[in-house]
Amino acid sequence: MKKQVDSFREKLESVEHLSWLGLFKELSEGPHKPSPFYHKRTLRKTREEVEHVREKFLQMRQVSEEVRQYLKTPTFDNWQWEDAEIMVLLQVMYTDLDFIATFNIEPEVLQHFLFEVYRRYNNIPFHNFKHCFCVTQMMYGLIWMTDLRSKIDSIELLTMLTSAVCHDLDHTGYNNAYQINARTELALRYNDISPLENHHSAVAFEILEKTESNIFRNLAMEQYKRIREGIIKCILATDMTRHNEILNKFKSILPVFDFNNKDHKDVLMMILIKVSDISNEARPMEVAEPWLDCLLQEFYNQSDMEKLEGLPVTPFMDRDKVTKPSSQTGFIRFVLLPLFIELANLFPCLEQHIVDPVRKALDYYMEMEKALEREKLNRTQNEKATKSKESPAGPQTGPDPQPASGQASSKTVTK
Ligand SMILES: Nc1nc2c(ncn2[C@@H]2O[C@@H]3COP(=O)(O)O[C@H]3[C@H]2O)c(=O)[nH]1
Ligand SMILES: [Zn+2]
Repeated sequence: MKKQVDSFREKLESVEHLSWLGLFKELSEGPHKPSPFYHKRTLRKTREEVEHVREKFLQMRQVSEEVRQYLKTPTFDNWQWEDAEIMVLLQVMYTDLDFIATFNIEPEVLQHFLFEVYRRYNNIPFHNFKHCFCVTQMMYGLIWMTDLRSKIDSIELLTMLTSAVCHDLDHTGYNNAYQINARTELALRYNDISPLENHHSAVAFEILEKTESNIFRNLAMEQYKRIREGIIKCILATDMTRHNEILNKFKSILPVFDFNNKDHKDVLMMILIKVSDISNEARPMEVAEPWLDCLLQEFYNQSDMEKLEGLPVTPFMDRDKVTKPSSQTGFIRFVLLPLFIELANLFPCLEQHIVDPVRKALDYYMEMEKALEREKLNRTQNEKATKSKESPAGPQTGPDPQPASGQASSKTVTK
């Protein structure tokens, strides 16, 4: 158990922002300053940065058959690949789903499109180009695992993959609540209605408006209309304030789900992008845990900014209230599992691929939570013991209060 606590401690300590927890490190004085990383000028990628990546991307060769197969699985490890390689992997997805041939997409246009997409994801901890890739890769995996190609048409598949690619374009690292409370340009433009998701979708179509990066340029007018409607619908569905609305709709059609019914397929597409968007915990722990560190870093930056600007502080982002395990146990229990289980009701094979790993992640974070509680309790008792030794009246003679966990208190007092 000691080993387990040490390993959790090591992980916690490795997250700079978690030193606030006060369990293992000294608290710094005064309010936390928001990271300079968040300065608006450093948010966007620099010209040098994108040019360097573009050159690398264009020089890259195709990937091996082994990687092509691995790319279809939810165990894929994004951390092994740099941005230029990720663009190649995205290209492989379009090729292996036969989109290039079916929709007559010129390779240079696809490259241009992917490069513009890469360029318009910002340098922020979580909602960045690697997140775009993970969401798209999970969507790609889901398409193969559920054999969706035999159930829905290619326009719908192209809509789903491209929605995933574009779903967080130009995210600035501050969520809708912040946008609305801070009355940002986006909130004003979109009248507080899903400002971010509306923006992501608008940026996607800005990229697609340019002929050289319009992967849909050889589509018939009717096909383009369908795809545009579908992408807007999918991207807007990623606003988590609509979570229950969409999940309840899906639950209500599940008993009579029909792959020939457009309304049913529309809801399924929204569910699939939602599942992909929040699927990190369905991945192997070595892949998922660094993502949680990134997410918390972005959360803490937002709550720091909210405190600094006197705005309402988003509770689940507050570094004074949230820890890694507390953030995950609730999210997995109340958001992830109920959503993933419903999708697995339609596609039972997903139980093994995405539901089981999420259950394991829940066990892992529950253990971490317990270990932290025990550690905190021991620490409090140690502090009390030290204080009583140091007090002029000498050590107190009364019994120590029993620890909640039932552990022997003498163990910590005598240490
Ligand atoms: N606590 C927690 N929240 C998550 C996780 N993955 C996604 N989310 C939240 O789910 C949201 C999905 O939409 P956003 O990308 O706006 O922001 C995301 C996060 O707020 C996770 O692993 N843990
Ligand atoms: Zn996302």
